[in-house]
Amino acid sequence: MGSAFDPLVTATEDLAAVNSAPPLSNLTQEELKKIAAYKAVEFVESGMVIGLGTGSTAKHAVARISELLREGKLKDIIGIPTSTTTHEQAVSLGIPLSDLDSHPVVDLSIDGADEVDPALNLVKGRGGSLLREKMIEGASKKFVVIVDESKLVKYIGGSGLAVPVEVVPFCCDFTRGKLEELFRDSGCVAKLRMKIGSNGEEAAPAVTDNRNYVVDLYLERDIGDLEVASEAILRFPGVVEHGMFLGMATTLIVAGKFGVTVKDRFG
Ligand SMILES: O=C(CO)[C@H](O)[C@H](O)COP(=O)(O)O
Repeated sequence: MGSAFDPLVTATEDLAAVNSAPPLSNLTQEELKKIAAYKAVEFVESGMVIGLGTGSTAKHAVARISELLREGKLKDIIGIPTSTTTHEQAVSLGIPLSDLDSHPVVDLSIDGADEVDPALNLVKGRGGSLLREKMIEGASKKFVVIVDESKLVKYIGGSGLAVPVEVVPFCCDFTRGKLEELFRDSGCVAKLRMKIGSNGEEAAPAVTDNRNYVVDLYLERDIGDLEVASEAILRFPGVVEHGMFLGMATTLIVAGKFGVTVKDRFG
């Protein structure tokens, strides 16, 4: 951790002091992600079963948990990784792991998000791990979402980036077309996510940890009632799950140039 970074983490150590933390205007986006992640790990207590998120923000939380385990400040933690990537990171850091079959109730999950709306609804899955994330975070008593301020949007889809949908490979273009048609009024363009080859060109469909594909929905306008949209997406037989996480986050931690804020859904 760089020297300009340490005092800010210290400054956010007391939850009560969070909203009066100093401005973070000189920090990079990566440093802001780390601050949000470290803040979230303050919610972790010894003996907990922890959902370990996926992505460039969540990886800081996983690293911090392992650091506290090594220092003896946390004990008896069991991690439930939300992707093979996080599984590999956690194994390399020596965090004891399990799964939902053995631990169906998760005390707390910590994960990043691609978009967060004012009601704490999320878009997740631009990293492709949305299904396992939704299973594990949906089984969690608490779900703490960690983002830098660039992820805050007025409405779901509002970043102009994709709302991902995991689909079965079988006739995926049929499902892609159905999804595009469903949100035609919102100016939807639905694209099958492709892997980029070493020559920089699209090589083959990107494959999730569950051996499925991802259709990315690019929306020009608000899709309206999110619960209605969710039900409509899930009604297509070729759809496995979508990346809208509605009503799931219990706490949001945002690191931005004006400091760190902690927002509780029920607070
Ligand atoms: O949903 C996810 C992966 O499926 C990630 O949490 C999301 O994409 C945010 O990632 P990052 O912290 O790298 O911006």
